[in-house]
Amino acid sequence: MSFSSSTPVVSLRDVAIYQDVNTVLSSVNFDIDKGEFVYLVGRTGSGKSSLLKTLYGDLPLQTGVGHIADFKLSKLPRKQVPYLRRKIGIVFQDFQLLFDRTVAENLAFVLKATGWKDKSKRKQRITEVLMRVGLDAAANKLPHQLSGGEQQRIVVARALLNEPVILLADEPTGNLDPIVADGIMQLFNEINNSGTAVLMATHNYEIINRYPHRVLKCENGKVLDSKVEDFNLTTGY
Ligand SMILES: Nc1ncnc2c1ncn2[C@@H]1O[C@H](COP(=O)(O)OP(=O)(O)OP(=O)(O)O)[C@@H](O)[C@H]1O
Repeated sequence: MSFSSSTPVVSLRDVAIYQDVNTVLSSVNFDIDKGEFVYLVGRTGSGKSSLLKTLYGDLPLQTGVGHIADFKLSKLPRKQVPYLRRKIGIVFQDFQLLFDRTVAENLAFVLKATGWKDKSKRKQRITEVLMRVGLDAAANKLPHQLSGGEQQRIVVARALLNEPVILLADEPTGNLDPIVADGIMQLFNEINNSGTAVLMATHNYEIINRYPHRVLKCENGKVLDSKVEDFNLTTGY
């Protein structure tokens, strides 16, 4: 099946991104197609998180034109943000699991907040996403009874609850040992192979070399795109 003729999942045209009065990135232009896997790299402070935050409606888009999952990012009303977030899965340090609730309760919390009223449907969906990440036995555990890698899998399961068209992930392998990180990458690749686009910020070049995909690089206030130009991945590190 070819996705080339369909609307991209993400589209940014002449976008600038600010933090306070500072311009973090300018002249940002790229699309992400349905089912694409894209890495986002760049030095600390180069703007990766700011770019991802713009895409999930946490930083308002003030300059340029942006779309994600059929939502227009400029002048996006605050009350639209929860609807936008149902269409995208977020794997971010800022979105931790609730540590006083079981895994199933964590997932049910999100489903209830996103309009799933039927308890048996919620239960079924929770079982499905836990199977998907290989942790169906963990439903009744508390997060602290799981390893760091297992907790990250639950975060990924939570991001999948509403069948997002794209997963946005900020350093999802950050605090994990190499073998566990590799397992998380395999999970991301499986999710991607079933049609979900992925935009993943990472500092881990071993992972990029092992699982090569298109790369966007934040550098000197711009976003370079491996699809458009050759650049040395490791320059500046
Ligand atoms: N909440 C904020 N308020 C003001 N400035 C911020 C805020 N968050 C980030 N910045 C600044 O914006 C710039 C880009 O930061 P950002 O977090 O997007 O970079 P990053 O590439 O994600 O870095 P890292 O790899 O460390 O996560 C930096 O100069 C940072 O200091």
